[in-house]
Amino acid sequence: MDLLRGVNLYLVGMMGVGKTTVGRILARELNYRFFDTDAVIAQVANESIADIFANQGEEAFRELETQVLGQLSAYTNLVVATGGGTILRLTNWSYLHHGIVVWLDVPVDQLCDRLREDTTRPLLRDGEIKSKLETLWKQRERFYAQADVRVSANITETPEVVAARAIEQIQKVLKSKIGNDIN
Ligand SMILES: Nc1ncnc2c1ncn2[C@@H]1O[C@H](COP(=O)(O)OP(=O)(O)O)[C@@H](O)[C@H]1O
Ligand SMILES: O=C(O)C1=C[C@@H](OP(=O)(O)O)[C@@H](O)[C@H](O)C1
Ligand SMILES: [Mg+2]
Repeated sequence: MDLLRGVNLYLVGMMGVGKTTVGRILARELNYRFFDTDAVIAQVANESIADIFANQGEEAFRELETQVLGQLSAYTNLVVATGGGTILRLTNWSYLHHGIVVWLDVPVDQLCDRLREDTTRPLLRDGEIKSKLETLWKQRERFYAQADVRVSANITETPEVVAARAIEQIQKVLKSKIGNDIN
């Protein structure tokens, strides 16, 4: 599919919405390469995300996240799954806006069920997952809303269904943007 003509796609959204899972499918559909910023960070740091948080702290992780995003955005034909907190830094938006930013939006209460047993996300460790996610959501919602395309999804939907909806929504937004530019 030649929908984006090489322009990168960046997936943003809360932890657990499916950025990594859906991103992989989208890359296949678009004939793009797939990168997950967390996976690249873990590779360059030679440490898991949880260990980076534990040993170097969140600020150091955010610094690596910005560096990796910056490096990836020098390429074209990529689907990039970002981490849930990427949208917090203004500098990161200067990279995200090189491409189309797609927000995967799943209700927070549904994410709790998905992430309850997860041990890989340091921000959800120790304590009540629901209140942690709700606090993050309150801080972040307005940043996710800056995306070019919003894709609402439900926990009962398969990643394939969500990916198909993402493509539909992207097509719609691109069409209306072209229309507006001509008029
Ligand atoms: N549509 C879906 N249906 C069922 N499980 C999903 C779906 N999307 C993601 N998952 C599962 O939920 C968890 C979080 O997904 P992930 O892609 O890692 O989210 P993110 O990258 O946004 O944090 C993973 O275990 C993944 O397999
Ligand atoms: O929301 C966040 O701040 C984070 C989300 C994680 O990525 P996912 O959104 O892919 O889980 C990972 O980057 C890190 O644990 C921090
Ligand atoms: Mg992920």
